Amino acid sequence: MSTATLDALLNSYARTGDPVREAVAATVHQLALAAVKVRNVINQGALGKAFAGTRGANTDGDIQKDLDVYADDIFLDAVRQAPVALYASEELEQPVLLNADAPIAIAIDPLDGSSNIDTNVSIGTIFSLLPATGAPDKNPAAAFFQPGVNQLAAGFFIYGPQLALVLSLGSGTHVFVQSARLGTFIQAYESRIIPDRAHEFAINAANYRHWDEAVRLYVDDCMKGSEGPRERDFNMRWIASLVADCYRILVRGGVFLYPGDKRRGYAQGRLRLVYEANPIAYLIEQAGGSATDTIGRILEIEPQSLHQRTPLVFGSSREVARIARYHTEPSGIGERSPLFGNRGLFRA
Ligand SMILES: O=P(O)(O)OC[C@H]1O[C@](O)(COP(=O)(O)O)[C@@H](O)[C@@H]1O
Ligand SMILES: [Mg+2]
Ligand SMILES: [Mg+2]
Repeated sequence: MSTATLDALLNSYARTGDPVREAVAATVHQLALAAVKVRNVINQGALGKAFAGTRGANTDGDIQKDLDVYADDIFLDAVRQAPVALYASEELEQPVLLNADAPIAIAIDPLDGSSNIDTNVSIGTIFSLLPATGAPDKNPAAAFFQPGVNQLAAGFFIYGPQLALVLSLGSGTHVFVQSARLGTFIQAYESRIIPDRAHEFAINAANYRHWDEAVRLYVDDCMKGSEGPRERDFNMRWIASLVADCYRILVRGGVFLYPGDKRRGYAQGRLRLVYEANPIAYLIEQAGGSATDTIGRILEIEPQSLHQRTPLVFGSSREVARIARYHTEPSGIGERSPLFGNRGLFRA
């Protein structure tokens, strides 16, 4: 029996002879080689001083760790070997022009979940492949101002107990695990389908006092469990690695929220549209789930700048739609019985 591998999927995808598909397949192949290099460095015990060390701040003011910068260098080197016109990264203010005639632009979060590096919790790399529209040599950033529906492919690597790749080439969301024995990525699951009902929610509850009323009401109602308007119990998770929270939702359902809040600089939440929310939304939709900025579809947002943030809600479709109604119907009308009022469990 033949084993389903990443290379087999890429070959079958590129078989049409379409040069853009060939470019996508070649790029994903190079990214997979780069991810193995990053994983090997992590495994060499670089988690302590050297790689959790800090450098300065990136474009968004986040502290850059050595591993953020190292991963960025590795992935930039990798895509130099692929037909890629432009490379935009969380770690670089402006995109890098590579081969102006190539058909692909890549946006990447080279190291997602940086705050977890020194705690040995799963971290990852998120990428989005777009058509290299416009004139890459004259206005490099313009190619990244396309809505996420235009993505040709998207995915993430997760450096966890296993090195896994979650990938969509526009037809389903596939999960591969790297096999050291076989030296390649092997299919771990058939294309994922997220259950449309959620039993688990993920949010950083420490920000409760900063949220707006709709988010508080939603979380309050989940917390009340079987004694509240939802009439069933919920579990809660927050890994603080978008890739790890997304992987869990792809495997067993649930919902993730990083809403905007009242902290300075957090009106649009924390996550970046072009290289975090868009690729995650693409993977989630391809797995039958939904992704919004609490109300509107993430993939339809026209980016205005490379590093812009967006509130992000994704996961099981019914739950994502319910969260939108908490925002559009005052006090979550229609979702809540008057019996339960507005007094939240988190409130004194
Ligand atoms: O620490 P917080 O505010 O809970 O934020 C956690 C979120 O921030 C992120 O770490 C942001 O990504 P980076 O590590 O790439 O900056 C996400 O992976 C995660 O979901
Ligand atoms: Mg990130
Ligand atoms: Mg990052």
